[in-house]
Amino acid sequence: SGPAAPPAATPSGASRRPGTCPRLAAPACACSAIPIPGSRWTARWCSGSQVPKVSRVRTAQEFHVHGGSAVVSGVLQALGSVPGLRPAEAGEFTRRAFAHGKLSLTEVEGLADLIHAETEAQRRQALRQLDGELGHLCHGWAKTLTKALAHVEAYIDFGEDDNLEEGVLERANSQVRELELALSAHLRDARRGQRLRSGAHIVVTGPPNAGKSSLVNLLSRKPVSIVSPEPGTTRDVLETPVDLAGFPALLSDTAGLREGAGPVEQEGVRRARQRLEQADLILAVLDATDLASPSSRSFLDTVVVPAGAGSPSENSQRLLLVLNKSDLLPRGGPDLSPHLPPHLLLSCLTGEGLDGLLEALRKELAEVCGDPSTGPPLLTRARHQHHLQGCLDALSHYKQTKDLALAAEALRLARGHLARITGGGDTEEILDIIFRDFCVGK
Ligand SMILES: Nc1nc2c(ncn2[C@@H]2O[C@H](COP(=O)(O)OP(=O)(O)OP(=O)(O)O)[C@@H](O)[C@H]2O)c(=O)[nH]1
Ligand SMILES: [Mg+2]
Repeated sequence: SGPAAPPAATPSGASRRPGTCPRLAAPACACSAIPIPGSRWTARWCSGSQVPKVSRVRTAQEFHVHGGSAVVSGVLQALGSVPGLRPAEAGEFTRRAFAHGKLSLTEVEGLADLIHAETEAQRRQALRQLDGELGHLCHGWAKTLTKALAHVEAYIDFGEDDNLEEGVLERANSQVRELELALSAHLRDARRGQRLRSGAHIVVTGPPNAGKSSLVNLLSRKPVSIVSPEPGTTRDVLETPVDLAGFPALLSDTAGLREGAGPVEQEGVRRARQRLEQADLILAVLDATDLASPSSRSFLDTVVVPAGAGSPSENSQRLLLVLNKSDLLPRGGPDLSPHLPPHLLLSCLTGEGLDGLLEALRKELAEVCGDPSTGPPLLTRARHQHHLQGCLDALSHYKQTKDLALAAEALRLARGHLARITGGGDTEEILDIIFRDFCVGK
């Protein structure tokens, strides 16, 4: 058979030229060798084996090959035959960068989040973390603690000899107080960064037949739920991940809230109520043409009004009220607004009002998840929250104890928690600070 075309593993700029077949036994062999530019590598192909051979490995190289799986596995097979060469393990390079102090743990997490980011807001948050913003913040806090600890230790060592400048302990106390305030403020925001990472929980609720499933399908742009004119169509909780104006969200369609239905529907209603309690944002849907019905009135009184639609208080859940089926309202009919909490008009059928709803959702989600492009970096994982809380607990021990040795130990503990966020920790630096920051023995 005539000469076979070599598999296409062509580093950019490389030109193919005939080479010598390492398997000369194959008579019809048409071999090719490619000198890899900028290196002493040569990739060779032999039509006898159809496996590229890579020889004289010297430096790190990047291969650009055609995407066919046979070609890729051929190249990998050839690389695998080079002594000492092995495939990298998952995350190995990042792990090495961390081990060599090139990346902190929070930066590593940022890189992982960037790889998995599915929405614009997630990408922006991950990039900020990868840039080291959260790490720098933690380092700043740890530095403050190190100073406070140095002050306390200096007082323990030199205070009684009256060798130390005045007010050392007071300075440590005020540093701790300021730090406590900063940490508490961050902890209050803790859930936002996590929501942005994993998606805010939006629960679509309302009386039967209001158009909840139609809205879920409209927002997710796919037929997630069955839509039918029969009230009580949706029984179970149906979840779908969506990208809403750049924010990640998990949208849950639920059973229509009503009493007296059969046991299966009752279970659906129970699940719907349970899901409502976990919602970061409630999307309450009512049929605009059916506002006077008992189910609509009861829904307004039990779900919408307690949540304080449009003006959520500190402890209430965020809620957006949507009046659906606006296309069925008579033109020039009575204005519904005075009798209802703040709401948006929508028609899932025609799409009218959808832009307004998306804008309202964007604003709500920016509140729920935090805006990743402004403000201080957010805590993105439960791990960060746990260590920050641990740090705060240790600081509260510091304030309570009268024993200076125990106070110093509490500060060490607090600093250890902060260090664990970024994956580091150093105790030796305190000594440097004692002698650099103080005029000991005047
Ligand atoms: N005219 C009009 N009909 C709508 C609109 N939205 C939904 N519908 C219709 O209303 C009926 C109920 O819609 P669904 O989306 O199934 O309502 P649901 O709230 O999920 O109902 P359950 O699951 O039974 O609680 C269907 O026949 C829809 O086609 C709308 O904006 N305008
Ligand atoms: Mg439904």
